Amino acid sequence: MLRADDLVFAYPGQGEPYRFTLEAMPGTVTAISGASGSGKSTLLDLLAGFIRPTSGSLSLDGVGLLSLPPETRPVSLLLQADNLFEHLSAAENAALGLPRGTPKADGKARVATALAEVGLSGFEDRIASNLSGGQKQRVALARTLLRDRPVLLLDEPFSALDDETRKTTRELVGDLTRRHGWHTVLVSHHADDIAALAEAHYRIVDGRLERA
Ligand SMILES: Nc1ncnc2c1ncn2[C@@H]1O[C@H](COP(=O)(O)OP(=O)(O)OP(=O)(O)O)[C@@H](O)[C@H]1O
Repeated sequence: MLRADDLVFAYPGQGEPYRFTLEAMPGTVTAISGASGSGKSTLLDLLAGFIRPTSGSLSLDGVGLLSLPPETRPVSLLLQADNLFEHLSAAENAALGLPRGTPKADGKARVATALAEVGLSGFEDRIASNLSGGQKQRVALARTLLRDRPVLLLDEPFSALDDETRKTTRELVGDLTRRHGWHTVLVSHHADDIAALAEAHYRIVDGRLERA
């Protein structure tokens, strides 16, 4: 279980700090909603380690995470857009998720398997700038698969997609989460995404997470 216990954080000059308490179970999607400016991205930044709380604890299966810098946290982050290097191919972007020192042939096979798992077999050599928005998100998910970290943070990942692509992409996120036992934390404004995907739902109200 991913567990945040009273993570306290305030930006300079902010009055009342944020105080975040949350549990996210493996193999499930936990949704976070809240008004614009309520602190959703701030919560993800705390979980990812881009900002540090002044007190509280954060653990995965009982192991503390707060001392870990973002690059060694067991966390992947997927944003609304701009997740890929536009001048690199789908395979090269996905391969960024491979551990350093992976032998070339092994890496190529693993990238092909990951792209197949997200429905992009045959797209290996396509330059990212020539992929659709949905295909880009799939490549980013393939990279996440290869990185193989148990916590996936999603910040409005479907917002730039048309209705049909949005539906298939969110189904893919649900499938991957279940299949790989990820603790997926989804920030979304969209009630239909939350209803379709999330087993648990918190809303940020007055700087606190409330069960919705
Ligand atoms: N680096 C910063 N320094 C000071 N204040 C900040 C900083 N980043 C965000 N804020 C403020 O903190 C509050 C929460 O911001 P945050 O981006 O977490 O909200 P959000 O819920 O993700 O908003 P949105 O839905 O509009 O993306 C906002 O009032 C914002 O202006």
